[in-house]
Amino acid sequence: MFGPCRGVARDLDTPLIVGRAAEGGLQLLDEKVSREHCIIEPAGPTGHVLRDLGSRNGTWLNGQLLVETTRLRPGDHLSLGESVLVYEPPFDALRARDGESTLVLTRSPPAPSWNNLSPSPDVLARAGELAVRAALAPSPEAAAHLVLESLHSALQPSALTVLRLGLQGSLRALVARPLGAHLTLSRELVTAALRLGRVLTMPEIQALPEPDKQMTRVRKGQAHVLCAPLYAGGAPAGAICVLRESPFHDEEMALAGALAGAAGPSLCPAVEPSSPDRRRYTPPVAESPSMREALRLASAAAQAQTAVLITGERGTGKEEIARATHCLGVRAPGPFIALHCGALRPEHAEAELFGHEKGALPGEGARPGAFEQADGGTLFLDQVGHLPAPLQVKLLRTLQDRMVHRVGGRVGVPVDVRVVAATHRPLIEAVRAGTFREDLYWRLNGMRIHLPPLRDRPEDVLPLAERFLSRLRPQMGCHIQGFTDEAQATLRAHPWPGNARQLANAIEQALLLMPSGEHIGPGDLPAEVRASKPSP
Ligand SMILES: Nc1ncnc2c1ncn2[C@@H]1O[C@H](COP(=O)(O)OP(=O)(O)OP(=O)(O)O)[C@@H](O)[C@H]1O
Repeated sequence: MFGPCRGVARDLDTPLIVGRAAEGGLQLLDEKVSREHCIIEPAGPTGHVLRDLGSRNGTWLNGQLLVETTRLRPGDHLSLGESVLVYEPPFDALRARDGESTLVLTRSPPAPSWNNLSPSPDVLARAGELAVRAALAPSPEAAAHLVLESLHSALQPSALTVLRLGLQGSLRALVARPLGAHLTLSRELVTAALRLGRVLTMPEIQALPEPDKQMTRVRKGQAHVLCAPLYAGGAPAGAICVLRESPFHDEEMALAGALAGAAGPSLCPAVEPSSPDRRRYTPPVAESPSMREALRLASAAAQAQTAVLITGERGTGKEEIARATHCLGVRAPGPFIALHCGALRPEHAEAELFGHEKGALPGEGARPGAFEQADGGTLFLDQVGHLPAPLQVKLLRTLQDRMVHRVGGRVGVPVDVRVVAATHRPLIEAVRAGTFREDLYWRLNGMRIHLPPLRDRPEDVLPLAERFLSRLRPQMGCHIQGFTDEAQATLRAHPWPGNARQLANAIEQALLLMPSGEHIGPGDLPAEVRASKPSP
């Protein structure tokens, strides 16, 4: 749930009444909610229906007033008064709002956990033997062929492919059978398997809407998909994906998991343990408890696919935290694209975000937008509250469909992007004022990270000043060692209304104007900073 009861989750094994007086159900103490507002009832083995109970203000499903009993679909959101309830699947490990992977898995019963699948001695022997043969193979492709042969004879699939995670976060087929087999798999399935470290299967997947024969069959539940994660050097490296008409049994899943586990390092030896981004990455300064908590949330968010909303005054380090959610997670090998929505020229904003086809803009060829550039990685939408209304609609649609529609384009381009948005103004006020769409707000607000102003986290001031000094030293070719005690006291005494950005500027100015010496003294700092007298 979001809103006043944020984080509350309820199982839906029995009918659940939602209302202001629904003591045995889900009670929402909100004047806009009727005493018994609506009911969610089980329907069939895994589904549920939603019914309004004659509420005064109505039940809103995905922004539409509910007029009749309606079957819920994963990801549906119900708005009642101040609260938004998101209908999610009974799939524990993904319950933490792991993006749309939850959508994928809802309609199937929970997949058996790899941990519950004890491979038989025979399976273990086969895996051990394969591990040795794969390790001796002359190339990853040759090793992949050995795995493919083994699994092909054991599972009799209609298609099988070994996917390798590329540096850009993309998945590429290392080998496939039949040759050129094109399994348009949900990226979320692979991500979920890699994150959970277990084999996942599903009878039905939310495939990309491509006119692909294999996928059409899968979508209708006439085929089944198995995905076994591959790791190399302790890092996610790819997946083995198998398509078959009949469901997979536990033993087969155990076999696929054991073979993938045994052969992973030989299949993907070239996967770098750290991406270029990660190698260059320096975590933000976080000495204060509040900044440490923000970083903790960022690294938790980095492991999930859920959208992240970062709030805080200007210059508090929102982009630093956005970068952390990218660099500390599975998307680190992919691109990090930052777009400042406040700086978009209105006439180009749509093309900047979604790209454009040739001829759509006068005199310009085709160009991918920020979404496509961020494929496989993270798109950081800074000052998201400035996004013009028509683009809010298009952004919402893109996030829902995972397809980008370029300006002037006829077909959608599939994208796999995690959006991290930031705002320095409370976005909910923009929602109340009607300038920001509520549905988009909830969509972006998957995980919230708030950064307090620098004046409320004095522990960060000196470490930040040191960080800026060491960043600027090589650029400015100077040899300043640090700050005098008096300068440190002055820095600590200043309230920094412009937050870390103002501090960075102050250090830069000091370096520019310093005549000589090894330490920055109080006299080298800008006048407004000097004016804050340290307490004796
Ligand atoms: N915790 C931190 N560690 C290291 N550098 C930081 C930290 N916080 C902020 N900075 C630096 O301060 C400057 C401003 O930070 P940043 O751009 O992330 O702020 P912001 O909140 O995104 O600002 P805006 O709201 O104006 O977009 C940048 O140079 C950034 O690298």
